Amino acid sequence: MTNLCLASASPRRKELLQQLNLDFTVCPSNINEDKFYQLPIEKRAVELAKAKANDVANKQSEGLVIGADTMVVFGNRILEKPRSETDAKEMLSTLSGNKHKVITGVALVNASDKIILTDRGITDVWFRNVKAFEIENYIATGEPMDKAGAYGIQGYGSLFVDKIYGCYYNVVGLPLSVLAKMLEAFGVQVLK
Ligand SMILES: Cc1cn([C@H]2C[C@H](O)[C@@H](COP(=O)(O)OP(=O)(O)OP(=O)(O)O)O2)c(=O)[nH]c1=O
Repeated sequence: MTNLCLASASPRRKELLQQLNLDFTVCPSNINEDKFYQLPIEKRAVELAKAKANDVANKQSEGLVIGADTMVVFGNRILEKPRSETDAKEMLSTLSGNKHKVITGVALVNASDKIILTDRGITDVWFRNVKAFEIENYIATGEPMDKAGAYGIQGYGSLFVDKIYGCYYNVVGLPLSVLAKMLEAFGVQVLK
């Protein structure tokens, strides 16, 4: 049985991985994300996922380590986790009435030989027009503050989403079908 480790502090990622009934431990990474800001948008999520997984894999002698990074992309702008409520308000106003992309980079590292696989999920998300008072009330719930783009599709944020094109789980933080394919490549079958 391969030891699996989720290199993430995200409670959403933990819940999503639990859905697959795999035994795993959680070991959050500790990386400095600053240098990744120079990377082009399309590379950043995968490179961050790789860095998170490698950081944890380098402290282990065996097992498979999963890293992931979720970004909300509007045009050529990346909406990170909001730094303040004002920031969250600005992000939600930007997303209102518009389409954006959610990109989740995933990396899987075999700690014993440091072989690494990467992939990513991309989902288009359409927000309806959200009124200013709804944004205020949403921010008051506290839900936006630890989430990329200042919303959680799995929570009250669902009220703003008209439709999506692509994987739902990718938006929440871990594209499960993409991950399962990567696990298989390392010999871990989810459905046995
Ligand atoms: C868009 C969106 C993001 N999110 C969350 C998923 C991620 O936890 C977070 C994006 O931040 P990340 O930097 O990807 O992850 P994290 O800092 O929470 O955890 P770690 O780096 O330790 O793995 O936004 C939702 O929960 N729902 C959503 O609809």
